[in-house]
Amino acid sequence: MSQENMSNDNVESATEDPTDDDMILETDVAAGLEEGSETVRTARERSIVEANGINVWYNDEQALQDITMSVPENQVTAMIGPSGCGKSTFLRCINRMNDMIDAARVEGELYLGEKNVYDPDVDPVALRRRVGMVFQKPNPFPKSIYDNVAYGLKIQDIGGNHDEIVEESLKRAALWDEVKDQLDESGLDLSGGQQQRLCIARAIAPDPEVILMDEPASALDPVATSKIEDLIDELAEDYTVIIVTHNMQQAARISDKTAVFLTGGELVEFDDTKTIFENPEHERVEDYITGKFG
Ligand SMILES: Nc1ncnc2c1ncn2[C@@H]1O[C@H](COP(=O)(O)OP(=O)(O)OP(=O)(O)O)[C@@H](O)[C@H]1O
Repeated sequence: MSQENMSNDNVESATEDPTDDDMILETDVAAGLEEGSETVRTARERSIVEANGINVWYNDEQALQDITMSVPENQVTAMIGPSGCGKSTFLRCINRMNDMIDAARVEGELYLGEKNVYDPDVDPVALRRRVGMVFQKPNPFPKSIYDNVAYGLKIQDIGGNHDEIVEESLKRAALWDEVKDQLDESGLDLSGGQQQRLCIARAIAPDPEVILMDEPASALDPVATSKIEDLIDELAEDYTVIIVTHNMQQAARISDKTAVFLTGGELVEFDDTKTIFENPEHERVEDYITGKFG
């Protein structure tokens, strides 16, 4: 797990880096609590992303309202909700991609481990090494497969044996066997599903702690989608995955936790995925899940 400090001053400083334990807040979260279940358990989950009163505006239009939530480490958290409710906006708050949108203004605190990523001393580039991102449309660079995966290592000046890191990243992205004999060929010549797995390999090569995925399978056919879903499940053993999806069945299949955003940029409910889909607390969430609107 990457441990570098995000501040401009200390990006290169290994000695002052906090330990993994320092980086992660520990919070009590009741998980898997089922009434009448023989195995009611209260797990101590470690949260890795903590949003505290996040509000976002695009010019005068408010896109997110007072979002407070704790995303647990090494789990898959899905964000669902109707179009325009702010899911992608929230995802972009976590790695400060909204900084690149002139109209966007973010208020509130968002902690990655112990550090508020909106503190003035945080370098967004260093932050994005800790928080990788995969987009809806596969977007490999017009470069070789090898160079696509090694890209982040080069621009972020990450040391180590790049050949080994590229191989390991492609293996983790379940693509190595398909491309190991064509690493010098263009990433653009791969199929759509392979391109998306290449983008996942590119995202994990710098060894981030969190991987953000914005509808990563929506442009893919069912077979390619299924491969991505299997991959997300495996990635959650080593990484925290936060995924925006329009596909409720997909959220139900692959996520441990689900956050339901509704129109107006409100986070209405956030709970274990099973609870959200089988016994949601809010009527509006039930209406959305059952297809009464949205
Ligand atoms: N770059 C932008 N400039 C201005 N307004 C924006 C911008 N991006 C998003 N918005 C607005 O912010 C609101 C939330 O958009 P966002 O894309 O975060 O929602 P979403 O839930 O991810 O939607 P979808 O499911 O359709 O992708 C919408 O009203 C949208 O029009």
